[in-house]
Amino acid sequence: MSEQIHVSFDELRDALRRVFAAHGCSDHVAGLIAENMAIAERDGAASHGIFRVDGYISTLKSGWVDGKAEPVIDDVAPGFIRADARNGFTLAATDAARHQLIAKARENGVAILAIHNSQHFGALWPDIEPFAREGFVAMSMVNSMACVVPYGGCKPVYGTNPLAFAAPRAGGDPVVFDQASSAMANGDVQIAAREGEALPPGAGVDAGGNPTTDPKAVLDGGALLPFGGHKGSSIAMMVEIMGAALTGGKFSFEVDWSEHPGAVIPHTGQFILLIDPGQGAARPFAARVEELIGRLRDAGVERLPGERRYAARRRAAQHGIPLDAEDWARLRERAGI
Ligand SMILES: NC(=O)C1=CN([C@@H]2O[C@H](COP(=O)(O)OP(=O)(O)OC[C@H]3O[C@@H](n4cnc5c(N)ncnc54)[C@H](OP(=O)(O)O)[C@@H]3O)[C@@H](O)[C@H]2O)C=CC1
Ligand SMILES: O=C(O)C1=NCCCC1
Repeated sequence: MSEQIHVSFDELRDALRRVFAAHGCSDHVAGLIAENMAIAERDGAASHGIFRVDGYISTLKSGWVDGKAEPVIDDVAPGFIRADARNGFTLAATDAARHQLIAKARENGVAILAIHNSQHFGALWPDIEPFAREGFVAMSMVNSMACVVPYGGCKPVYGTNPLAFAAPRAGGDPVVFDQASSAMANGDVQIAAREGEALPPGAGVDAGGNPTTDPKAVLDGGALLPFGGHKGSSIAMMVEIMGAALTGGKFSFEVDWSEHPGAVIPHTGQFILLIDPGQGAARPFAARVEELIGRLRDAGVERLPGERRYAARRRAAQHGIPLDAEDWARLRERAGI
């Protein structure tokens, strides 16, 4: 590790945008990926921050994903929008459908965006936190590539399949959680391998199916396990069903990069649900959420999910985003700055 430096959010986002635009993305798509990645880095989610740049570049170079694809949005039912990302990034589809999704949720009380033929390589909370800021309860699910052994099974079927949830509250930033359904995100396993750190016991198995704490053994023919045994496994199954079966996307076990060496971004689907609590909740929703939070505080809870990220965001606004100086220099070079 070299020295640490601090950069502003705008500087980081701009450098990332240039990198993706230089590697086959349209300016619009480059901006969307840059925004998601800069948010992850700023909010302290290293597994989906600038560490992912190489994976985006090698995937774009491999021809697996179309960085210039323009999604097709179909209004298929009063509460249902279907998006074909046309082998591009889900971020472009979410962006294109955003206003329609909000309008439908306001009109009907609920609305779903089902994206297929799409790729998501980032964190999910940046996709849904903005909806909670507009008063909606929002959920999202994305499946990925088979690297998680289902509970009771002996070979990988599920992806690390994250589930994100966001709800407005009366007295502060929205409540947000965003978590893989595996014991760890694959990105964190890669970071542990790079840093020479062991995984916590129970996170993964080696190629022979034996428990291991060696991240390289998990990545090299081994697999991750669901968090919490059969309970995490059921959530991973739900994410497969919502992310792939409902959207028309591929299941994680159907992702096949063999004809595109260098590709590492899963081509699957994404599900987004919006609920307008103003339409149905019997009592003022955000105030009820606040009551719950008050009770949690009384019970001794100091850290709610999402609060670490908000704290990192505040620190970054004051001091800049902490980055390894060599990583920043490499990024600037790639960006041609
Ligand atoms: N695109 C894809 O296919 C995939 C993306 N991912 C992304 O990876 C990211 C990281 O996932 P993961 O490693 O599972 O997330 P973490 O385990 O780091 O965190 C999961 C959630 O738990 C909260 N949390 C963690 N520790 C505590 C605590 N002690 N008390 C209260 N709340 C806590 C976090 O809040 P806080 O953030 O504030 O710490 C967060 O909301 C996610 O953003 C996810 O979307 C993961 C898998 C696949
Ligand atoms: O960290 C993970 O797990 C993943 N992130 C992006 C998509 C593939 C899985």
